[in-house]
Amino acid sequence: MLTLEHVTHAYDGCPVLSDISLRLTEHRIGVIGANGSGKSTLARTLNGLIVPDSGRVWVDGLDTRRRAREVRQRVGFVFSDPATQIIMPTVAEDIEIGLRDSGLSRAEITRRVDAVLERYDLAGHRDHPAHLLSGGQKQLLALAAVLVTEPDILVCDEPTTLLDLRNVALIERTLRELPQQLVLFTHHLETVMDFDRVLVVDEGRVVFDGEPEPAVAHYTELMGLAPGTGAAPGRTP
Ligand SMILES: Nc1ncnc2c1ncn2[C@@H]1O[C@H](COP(=O)(O)OP(=O)(O)OP(=O)(O)O)[C@@H](O)[C@H]1O
Repeated sequence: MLTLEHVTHAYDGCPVLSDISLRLTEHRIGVIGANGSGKSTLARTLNGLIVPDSGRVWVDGLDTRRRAREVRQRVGFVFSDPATQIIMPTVAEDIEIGLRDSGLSRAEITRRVDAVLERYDLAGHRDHPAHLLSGGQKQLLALAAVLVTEPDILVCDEPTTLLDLRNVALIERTLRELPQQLVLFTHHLETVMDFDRVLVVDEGRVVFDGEPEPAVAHYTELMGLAPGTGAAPGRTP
């Protein structure tokens, strides 16, 4: 469970998150909001990548300010820019690195790596240099490298921005089937329509928190768009 208490954060004196308090218990939670509204900053507080200037974030009772290592083992984080996340020379090595300190046997590590390579259509790229993958393949690799560690909670910050339609469907289906708690930050409003809870962020505050349909309507109105015209901002018709 994720709990935020009066989370406030600023960059160079510019407020980005203002007094956010939340108790996130639902299985699938979506977070939507305008560019620059503070979503990525909020996402990063959830696994301790950003420690807020004031307030606290708790992950299953662990304070991200004090227990960063344990928090990161529990909360998997997928960045919108996969280049941020890919650190090893080859595709298989990049997936394997997350299991390095897992205590698993070599055989089990190989089994898990092979399984995710297969699942994410990357088996044919096993020994390829990771930096030479296409943008979309990198995004798949970034998700695979996190899921192979089997985190308790997954936080995804726009994980489908570079993907073609088939791979958007693959990622969305994968996220939908995950047994663990998912917090998805996205501009794809249709993706969150069957989520359990949707938060709308605006100017560093949670301005709506509830069912997907009214949340999307609230956001659409906030953007100054008529209902029904904001279903997929950012996508080419
Ligand atoms: N490291 C940083 N240093 C200074 N300012 C930052 C930093 N990161 C983000 N900001 C600023 O904080 C504000 C919120 O950024 P953030 O990335 O959290 O928004 P966002 O809602 O995720 O935006 P988008 O939808 O465009 O990805 C923006 O004005 C941004 O310029």
